[in-house]
Amino acid sequence: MLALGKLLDLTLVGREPTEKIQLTADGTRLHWLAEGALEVTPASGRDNGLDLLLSAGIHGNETAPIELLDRLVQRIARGELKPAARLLFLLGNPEAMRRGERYLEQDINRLFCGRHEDGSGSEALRAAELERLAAAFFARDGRQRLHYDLHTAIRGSKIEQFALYPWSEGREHSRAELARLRRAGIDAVLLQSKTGITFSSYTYSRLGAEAFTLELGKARPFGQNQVVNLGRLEALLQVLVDGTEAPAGEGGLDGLQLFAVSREVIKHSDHFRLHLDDAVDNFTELDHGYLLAEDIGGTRWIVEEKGARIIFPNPRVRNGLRAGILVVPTKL
Ligand SMILES: O=C(O)CCC(=O)N[C@@H](CCC(=O)O)C(=O)O
Ligand SMILES: [Zn+2]
Repeated sequence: MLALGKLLDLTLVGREPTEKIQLTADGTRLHWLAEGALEVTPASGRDNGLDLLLSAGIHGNETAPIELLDRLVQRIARGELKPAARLLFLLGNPEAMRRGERYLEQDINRLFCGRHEDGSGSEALRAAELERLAAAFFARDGRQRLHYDLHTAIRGSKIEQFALYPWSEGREHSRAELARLRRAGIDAVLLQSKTGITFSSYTYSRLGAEAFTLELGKARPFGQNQVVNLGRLEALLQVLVDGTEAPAGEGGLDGLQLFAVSREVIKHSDHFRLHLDDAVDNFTELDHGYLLAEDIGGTRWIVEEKGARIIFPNPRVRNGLRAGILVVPTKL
C-alpha cells in the first residue's frame, strides 16, 4: 500500500510523510496537503465531475467515522477502490484525536463561518485551515459539490443514524440528496432553518456544496465500534467514490423521518440547569409543560410544542453555546 494510505496513522503520531504526492498503479494521485488532509485526484479519463469532501474527527473522540474514512483511504491507496470523484479527506482535530477528547479548549464545530476570527488558540487556527482547505477544494466551477461531515453523539439515540441539513437563504433542501441519505441507512434528518457555525454549515452556505452533518451512533474509543453498523453508509461512499452509484429512482424518502428545529436551548450562564438525566437518549419525546431547563434571571425552558423531542442535551457547553435542540416532526 502507498504510504499516504496511512493518513490516520500519520495523523495519530503527528508525523509529516516524506513523500507528499504518490500515484497508485492505475494513476490515482494522492496528495498530503496538511496534517490530516489528503486530496485524491482520479486517474486521467476517469473524473466524473463530482467533488466529494469527507470529514471526520472534528470531535477527536468520535472514532467510528474516523475508522470508516481510514478504510476508504487504505482501499484507494491499495488500488482496490478506483476513484472517479475528486476527493478531500479531512481529519478535523488531530490533537484532540490523539488525546481521545472531543476538543482541547474550544469546540471546532462552533468556530466556522468566520467565528474562528474572534477566537485564539490551536482550534481557531485549525478551523481557519479547514475552511481554507475546503474552499480551495471546492473552487472549481461547473462541478457537483458534496460534503459529509461524519460524527457520533455523546448520548445514545432513539434514532441511531441521522443527519442535520444546514440552511441558507434562497436555497431549498434537496429531495434527491435526502433520498441518497435514505439509501445510506439514515433514518431521520433535521432540516435547519437558520445559518449555523458548524463545518457543514460553512461548506453549504459559503461554498455552495450540498452538505450534511451525519450522526452515526454513540461515541466510543478506537477499536470499540463493532456495535455501530455503518455498512449502508460505507456502501454509498464507495459508489460515490468510484462513480458506480445507480441512477436515483423516484420518491425514495419512504421511512425517512423529517424534523424541524423548534427552539435551540442556549446556555447563558453558569446558573444554567438542565433537568434531564445523562441517560436520556437523543430524540426522547418530552411532555407538554415539562420544565426542561432554567438559567439566570428566571429564564425557564418549558416544553410547549406538540411532539417535541430533544437532541444533543448538554449542560456542560460553554456559556453562549447550544445546550440542546428541541425538534418537532415536519414535512418537505
Ligand atoms: O452528542 C452531542 O451532544 C453532540 C454530537 C455532535 O457533535 N453533533 C454535532 C452536530 C453539528 C450540527 O449541528 O450540524 C455538533 O454538536 O457539533
Ligand atoms: Zn461530533
